[in-house]
Formats: sequence, structure tokens, C-alpha cells
Amino acid sequence: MSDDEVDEDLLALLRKSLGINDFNAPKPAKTGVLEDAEYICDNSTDVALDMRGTKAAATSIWSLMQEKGYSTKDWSKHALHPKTKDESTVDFIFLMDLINFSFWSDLDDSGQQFSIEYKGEKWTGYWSLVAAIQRALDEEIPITKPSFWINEAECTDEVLQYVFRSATAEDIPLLEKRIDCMREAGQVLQKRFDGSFLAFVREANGSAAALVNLIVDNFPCFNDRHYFEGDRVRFHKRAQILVADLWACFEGESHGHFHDIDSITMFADYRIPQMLHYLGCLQYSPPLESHIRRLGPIESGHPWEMQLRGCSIWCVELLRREIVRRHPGAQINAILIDFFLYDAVKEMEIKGIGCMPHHRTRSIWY
Ligand SMILES: Nc1nc2c(c(CN[C@H]3C=C[C@H](O)[C@@H]3O)cn2[C@@H]2O[C@H](COP(=O)(O)O)[C@@H](O)[C@H]2O)c(=O)[nH]1
Repeated sequence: MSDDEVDEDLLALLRKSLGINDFNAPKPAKTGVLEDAEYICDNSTDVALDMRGTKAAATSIWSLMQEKGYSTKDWSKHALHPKTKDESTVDFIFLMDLINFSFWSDLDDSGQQFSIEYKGEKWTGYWSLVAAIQRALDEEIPITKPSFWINEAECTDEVLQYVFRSATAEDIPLLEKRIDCMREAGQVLQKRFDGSFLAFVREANGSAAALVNLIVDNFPCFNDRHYFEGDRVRFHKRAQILVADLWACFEGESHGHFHDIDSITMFADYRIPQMLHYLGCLQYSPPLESHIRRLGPIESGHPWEMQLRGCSIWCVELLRREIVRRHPGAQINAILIDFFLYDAVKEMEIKGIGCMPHHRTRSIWY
């Protein structure tokens, strides 16, 4: 932090301790995601938090994270994640999280599911996306440039089909939706931010919550809002993981510096609920549990899906609170818990450790 930069947190602390109410101080931006998650959880009938399981899981998660020295540094340790800490990596992360959704396949575990061949390996799921982007860059396709996405003469649908070409007979799910997201985002950036996502990030003035709100207000394909019991509820999974990936990749510095990064919640996808259920933190009603075990589809926006997503967000918040209660001053937030759980469930998959299937909702939101 440079000399003239104000440490907002310190300032707020001093004001509070001196009893100074600074009514002019800008109110911290809020995304509303955590409040909506608590509301969903309080009104859920088919998903419930198991408090004993959550307390027990908090202890084991914390000790495993300590054992591994889990931190933002683990983000860059992944073989496929970009390593340079510069604007090209900001562009990479924007594209990655713009289309970071719905990789699951009904052919999973058959070896026939969609996969990307890169550097002699077959990558599936989220890693297939990262591999496809890295492979396109190696092939000198400017795939991370928003100006390329809106140049339909050069960036044709066929070129994008080639970028995401599969090593199996199964294509990447929702390719047309991914192309629509790229075209839409390219237009937005071109119109107001000279084609640069970094210029867009600067609008948020170092606030993670403000950046999430700017993203969902300007890019419809990030606007992950739905209805539950007739009320609007926000999850903003890809907008939040985009901010979190910037923070982790840049280790809280430079383009990843956010004074309110702890306002980011867990990312409501299809993997973490699966892990939380395995850890005994979440319980499902018999109809929901048998539906998921039968690999039954759950349509986007269904009350079951809203409960799975909302309860997962609230559950990770309670895990975080339990860890901080037992270890005051612990350097922990929902992002690190989430990343740790995602990596853990992928480890289990590699080791063939069985757990209940994840729920199957096909959508662009996660
Ligand atoms: N909540 C949460 N969801 C995550 C991730 C990640 C990868 N993050 C990397 C960055 C830092 C971490 O250390 C990870 O290495 C992908 N996903 C989501 O999962 C789904 C893909 O699943 P599968 O088909 O099995 O790969 C899909 O919705 C994707 O958006 C995460 O971290 N948290």
C-alpha cells in the first residue's frame, strides 16, 4: 500500500473505537448474496444444515488447511493456471470465468465425456476449459481478447468450435451459450471500456463487492439472480469467483487488491454442495436425495436448486464463523474454504473415493 493510500479497514476501526460516526463515509458496497442465502436456508424444506456435522467439518477443514499451509498461493500452483502477474492474466481470468459453467456430462467416468487434449493429457470439467484457453493461446489464437470475440469475420463460430474441440465424440456442453456470452461481453467492454476488462475493474476502486455489482449490472450473462418463494434471490456465482480468482492469482496485490475481499461468499456451483453433503454438513429430504442419486435433472430455478445453492452458501459461512470462533484471528474467508473444498472433491474423484452424485442442473450460471 502506498503512503497516501488510506487503509479503509483501519480508518473504520479508529472511527468506531473513537465513537466517530462518519456519516459522509461511503457505505461499504454489499452484494446481498449472503443475506439471500440465509433467507433461503431459513425457508428450506428439502435441504437442511446439520449443525453437528458443520462444527465437526470446521475442525477437520481447518486442520487440513493448516497442514497444507493452504493459501492464495495454491491458486498459481495448479499446472494450467496462468503464471504471469500482468494484464494478460486479468484477460485470461475474465474469459475463464465468463464461461466457467456446466461441464458435467452424463458420460462422466466413462472416459467418453467431453475432454480437451493438451500437453499430452486429457482434461475434463473446469480444467478442460482452462486447457482449451491455454491451447488456443499456444496456437496463437487471441482467444482472451474481447476485441477478437466481437470480430465475427475472424472469430467465427467455426473458429470457436475449433478452440473447444473435444478429444472424444462428446462436444463441450452449451457451446452456443458460451459463444453468446463472449459476444455479449465483448460488446459491453468495447462500448464503454475500450475493450479492456482491467479498465472495468478500476471502476470498482478496490472494492470486491462493488466489482461484483458492476459485473452483474453490466453483463447480463453474469446476472445470476432467481426467484425463491416469490422473492428475488442473488447467487452471483461467476461474478464472485471471477473476483476471487483475481484476488488469489495476484495474492491480494496489484490487480487482485480488494479491501473488502471477505465480503465474497462461497461460489454456489454443483461441486461444493456434493462435498458439504459428503462431510455431513448438508442433509437432503428423501425425495431430493433419491432424485439426485438417480441422476435426475433439476431444472434451473427449481426450488430444490435454490435450496441446494442457498444452503451451501450459508453453510460455508457457518463453517467460516466456527473456524474463527475456535481460532480467533485465523486468516480465513469463504473463498479459501471454497477453493479448498473444490480441490478436495477433485482429489477424491482422482482417488476414486465415492460420494453421492452432484445435482444435475444445466445452466450458464455455474
Ligand atoms: N465453488 C467452486 N466451484 C468451482 C471451482 C472451480 C475451480 N476453481 C479453481 C481455482 C481455485 C481453486 O483452487 C480451484 O482449483 C470450478 N468450479 C465450478 O465447478 C464446476 C466444475 O466442476 P468439475 O466439472 O468437477 O470440474 C463448475 O460449475 C465450475 O464453475 C471452485 O474453486 N469453487
